[in-house]
Amino acid sequence: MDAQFLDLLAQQYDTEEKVITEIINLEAISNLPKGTEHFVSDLHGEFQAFQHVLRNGSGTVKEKIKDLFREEWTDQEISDFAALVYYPEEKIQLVKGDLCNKQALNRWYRQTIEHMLKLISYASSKYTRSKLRKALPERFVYIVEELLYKTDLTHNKDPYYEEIYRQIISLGQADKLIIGLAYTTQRLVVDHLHVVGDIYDRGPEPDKIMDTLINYHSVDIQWGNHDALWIGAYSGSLVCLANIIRICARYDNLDIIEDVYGINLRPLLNLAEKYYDDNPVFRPKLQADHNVSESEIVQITKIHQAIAMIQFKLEIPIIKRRPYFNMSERLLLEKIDYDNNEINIGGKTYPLENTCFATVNPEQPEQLLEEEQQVLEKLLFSVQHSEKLARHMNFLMKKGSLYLKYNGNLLIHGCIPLDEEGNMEEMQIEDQLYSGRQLLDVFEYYLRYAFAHPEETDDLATDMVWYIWTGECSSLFGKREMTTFERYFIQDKETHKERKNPYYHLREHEEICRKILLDFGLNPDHGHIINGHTPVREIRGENPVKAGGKMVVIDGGFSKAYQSTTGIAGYTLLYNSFGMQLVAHQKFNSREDVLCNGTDVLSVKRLVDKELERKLVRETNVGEKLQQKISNLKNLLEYRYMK
Ligand SMILES: O=P(O)(O)OC[C@H]1O[C@](O)(COP(=O)(O)O)[C@@H](O)[C@@H]1O
Ligand SMILES: [Mn+2]
Repeated sequence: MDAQFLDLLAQQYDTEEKVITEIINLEAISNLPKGTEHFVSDLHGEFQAFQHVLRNGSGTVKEKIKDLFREEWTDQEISDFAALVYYPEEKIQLVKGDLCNKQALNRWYRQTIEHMLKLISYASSKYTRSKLRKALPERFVYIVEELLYKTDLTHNKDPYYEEIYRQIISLGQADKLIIGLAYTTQRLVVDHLHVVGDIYDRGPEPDKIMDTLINYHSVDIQWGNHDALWIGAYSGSLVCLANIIRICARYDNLDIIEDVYGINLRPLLNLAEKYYDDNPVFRPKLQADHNVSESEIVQITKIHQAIAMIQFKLEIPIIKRRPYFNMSERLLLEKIDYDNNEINIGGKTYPLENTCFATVNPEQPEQLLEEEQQVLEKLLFSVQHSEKLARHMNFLMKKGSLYLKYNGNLLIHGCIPLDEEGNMEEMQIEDQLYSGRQLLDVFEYYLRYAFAHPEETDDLATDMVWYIWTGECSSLFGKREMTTFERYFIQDKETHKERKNPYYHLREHEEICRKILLDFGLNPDHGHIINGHTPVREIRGENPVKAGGKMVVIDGGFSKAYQSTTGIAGYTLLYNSFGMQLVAHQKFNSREDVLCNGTDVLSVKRLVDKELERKLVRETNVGEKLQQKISNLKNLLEYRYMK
């Protein structure tokens, strides 16, 4: 072993005792049960529903409450206590409103603190004291530890403990302590969170999801196609930029662009007002509780058309300069017969409806008007100078990747592109062919390169981010084409269909999943593939657990816009030391509903895989790192102290 490295290590562990203590500590931790992993996907800006799932640990909080108090409490009491753990601030206010006098409230405080401590003690039973300490409310660590670790069998200290409770209450600290303990519990039930893609688009509050993730104790992200789109926009891809604004307009979310990220839409609005009118297919999909005036709707409709047309124009030069993207079928503006208002797609002619081609030059449809060009420049400047967007995109890059191998499983938002025979589909990039894991690594390389070079707007890396959003061999998209144009302008629904990569039916077969796991260097006997991206139509009897349990698809649709197709409000997955469980969630209405009616009872669990023996930290990714550290410390012991 490198002496320099060991000398460096010796600076931190400068006595034999320190080395030995750390080895004992790490060996002991390796023998604890593995922490709980929590998988979520396709959050699509639905912050309220997402944070509810985080707060209840996909049902884990309630399960622990039941384990402890089932015998003595009614269902109502269990729900009330669970609501207190999820939303402590609000629930305390409700309780205060219900209790008639101070004595009753003090009694409630006394009992509640004790119940919370019991729950924390149970929820932290597989963690070290030091890990629990880090999760406790900072200002109360000392007293909470006193109360948690009371081991006085002689009862000599009973009055001492009682006094602690009394003082907390009389000094007016009970609310703060209960709130702190509730958040500690939320944190303890999940050790690590995986977000399997699509934080952005469709829903109203992706920024709040990002802020929550930034503050979360342990998280990784597998980018979804929509996340890649936002990264692309920030990295200088004008066509990605046009897309994010178009989608925000379509879902009545332009305030994310304007108010949240501070991007000035005025120049785009001026252009839109000049060239566009009201148009039924470009009217925004309104959020149920969003009040928008008719004039605002018309304004959004105009912006929607202006940016959609800019998007279609911007696609053309990219498709032309990257023939191996194989997207010439998508040169749609060039296929239009502008005199007769029709288009030829796949040898068939379709009439065009609700068109808005005022800015298109039929001779050169990719040509942007001078004004469009200027609008884009201003938008890009704004996007790349938004401090908040920079923070969110940097975090996406830091914690994100295209796919992740974690504890033997393969996490990926979309797919591994396959051909009909189940072989890895090849894609040519410049003069090289790539497939499978190699292809994904190349995609990720380009995406990171584009992000690192935001000033370059039409190099291969930047174009590639757009390809990741919409290309047929993209592992995040996985469809032959994105039929945005057809859905706006052609009535015939046949043209709206987006043909999926064969992966989406082949993944039902166990051998295919095994083969993919092998390609990624994972053990097919133990590993699973975890996907998001395609809504599972539970309504039509589709099973999210496929290929004999090797494949789990957890997109049940947090996205409100898709809930009528899925029939439920989302799946999440839990993987603890006993195995893997899929949780189906019912629609999330509101916090008020949880607080007053305890409506989160409807999460149903399904076993995916059971560990034959309880899985220990030693057998996890973290365990591997610990073993590496132990081995370094043992080398240090020999090198420095055992002479
Ligand atoms: O219904 P919308 O919002 O117009 O979006 C439809 C588009 O979104 C996509 O489904 C991609 O988004 P998802 O990753 O959420 O599925 C495209 O395939 C499709 O063209
Ligand atoms: Mn997706």
